[in-house]
Amino acid sequence: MLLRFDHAAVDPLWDDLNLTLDRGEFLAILGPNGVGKSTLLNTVLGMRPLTAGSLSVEGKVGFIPQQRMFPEHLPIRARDLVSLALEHRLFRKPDPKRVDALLAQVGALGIADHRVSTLSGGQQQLIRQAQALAKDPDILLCDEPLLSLDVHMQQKVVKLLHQRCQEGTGVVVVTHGINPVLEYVDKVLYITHNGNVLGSVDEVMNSQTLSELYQTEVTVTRINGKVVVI
Ligand SMILES: Nc1ncnc2c1ncn2[C@@H]1O[C@H](COP(=O)(O)OP(=O)(O)OP(=O)(O)O)[C@@H](O)[C@H]1O
Repeated sequence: MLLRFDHAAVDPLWDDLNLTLDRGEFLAILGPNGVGKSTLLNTVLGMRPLTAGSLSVEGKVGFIPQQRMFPEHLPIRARDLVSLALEHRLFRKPDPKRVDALLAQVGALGIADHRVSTLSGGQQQLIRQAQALAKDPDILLCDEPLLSLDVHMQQKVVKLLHQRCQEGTGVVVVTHGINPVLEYVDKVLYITHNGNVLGSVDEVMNSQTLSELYQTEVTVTRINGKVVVI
């Protein structure tokens, strides 16, 4: 077991959260703005304490933060940032081939020598992904990893996350849209100001469950296999 929340709470955001994550599992976390999804990731990172209950974390944690631009005048190339994320030994820099492999994995080899501050928001997001993968994490936390990415790049990133799952990593994705990850999600945690529900996509993303969570009538339907919430 990589992660375990037992009756966990961060007052006043959410409480009575019960959740486990095993190796190779893909968890999507959904919910309205400001409900505390990023805060939940921060508890795993040890940056935010629980106010009740318990949390155990096993293994190395990688983190892809919600998009934030790198400082405007940062005089560092993309490949240097990824290299810095790899393990350094005295007088021995990380193998450049390893850096290239990480950049290639996220589709960013072509921008390896660009200064990060000159990259677009989406390109900077790819560099953050390569940094997160550098530590070969057991748990990969992703906060809106598809933001600012075009459809092609979104698909590439989702496939990469799925591949990590198949290799045994537990993947946690905070997202406002379930559809890009629908195919690969094992379970969904839906948090609202009225409580939270954990289950399979079908158990959570249905009219009855979301209506109860939002305490108002919500219709969930499928169009061409995609989940549409009205
Ligand atoms: N460092 C902080 N100090 C105080 N309050 C914070 C801090 N970070 C977040 N908050 C507040 O905690 C609440 C939850 O924020 P959080 O970012 O976890 O929500 P979220 O569900 O991820 O939202 P979104 O979907 O908009 O990204 C918000 O009301 C936010 O203003």
